[in-house]
Amino acid sequence: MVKITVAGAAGRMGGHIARAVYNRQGAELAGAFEAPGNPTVGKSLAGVVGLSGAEGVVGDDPAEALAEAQVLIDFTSPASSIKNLKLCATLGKAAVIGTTGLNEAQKKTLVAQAKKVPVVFAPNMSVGMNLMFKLVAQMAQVLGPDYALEVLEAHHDQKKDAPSGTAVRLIEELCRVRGWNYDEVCRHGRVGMTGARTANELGVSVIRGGDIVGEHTVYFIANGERLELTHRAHNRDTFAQGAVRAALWVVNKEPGLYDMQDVLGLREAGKSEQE
Ligand SMILES: NC(=O)C1=CN([C@@H]2O[C@H](COP(=O)(O)OP(=O)(O)OC[C@H]3O[C@@H](n4cnc5c(N)ncnc54)[C@H](O)[C@@H]3O)[C@@H](O)[C@H]2O)C=CC1
Ligand SMILES: O=C(O)C1=N[C@H](C(=O)O)C[C@H](O)C1
Repeated sequence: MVKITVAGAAGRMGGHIARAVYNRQGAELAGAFEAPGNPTVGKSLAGVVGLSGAEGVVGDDPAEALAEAQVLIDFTSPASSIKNLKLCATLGKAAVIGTTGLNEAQKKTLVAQAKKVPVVFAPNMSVGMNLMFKLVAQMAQVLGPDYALEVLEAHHDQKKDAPSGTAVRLIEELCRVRGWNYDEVCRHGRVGMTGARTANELGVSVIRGGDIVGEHTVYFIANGERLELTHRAHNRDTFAQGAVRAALWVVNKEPGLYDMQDVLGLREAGKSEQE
């Protein structure tokens, strides 16, 4: 049994993750915690995440919630994920981090902590999207520079970061193929007298509203035709199942920074996440 603690148990993802852990063969829910002051702290985990058989309460002390655990799954906020990862590194626990919107300093800290414990860090834990990361790179390669690249993402109205972590990753894949610098080519939400589109730009558009779980489209547009590759998440279970799969995979790995591409066996031979 792999013992897993869930951070942010009362969040949109937290409940799905706790239920996915509880229901997964080979996994055991070892604890759950929330931000100090969250109204669910001290309440029964069973009630908070809707699991009648679950024992214990939602804590607000990460060290206590991690005491019995081998792996932390954390979908919270950038600052909280970094704080929790530092604790995991001190305690010798593996971690799966799905939080998006980390700044450069936070990413550096994450890389440093992953030298001490094994960490899976990925902006999207769904199988379909991880295949799409590979497919868009192949499509950009085959279609070549005559095809304009545009990325559109849509999410619920509570999402805090934009563009989504998944969109950022899609753009990074496209830039890698084109030999582009991300910051130089991205055109975020064009407005005003923008002039004609140039060959060296990548348009990025963001939609927010209602309860959209997560949708991403990459457009490859030429004169005479266009291709559109879209991924639509129907529910958050698709991410939660991926996170639990990552936790079961990472538990006995050597310290290092891993990605869902590693978990799913999609990474090209010879390449590591650190590259
Ligand atoms: N990698 C992936 O597949 C996915 C990633 N995400 C990302 O996961 C993150 C969370 O998303 P949501 O669940 O929608 O957000 P949310 O706001 O619904 O949930 C976050 C939870 O974390 C809790 N939290 C904040 N600070 C904490 C702390 N110090 N300790 C413990 N808990 C703390 C909050 O109280 C909240 O309940 C976002 O960055 C989002 O982009 C979301 C879906 C899929
Ligand atoms: O905040 C969300 O909801 C999601 N965030 C991730 C992202 O930023 O890419 C993944 C998914 O699209 C849902």
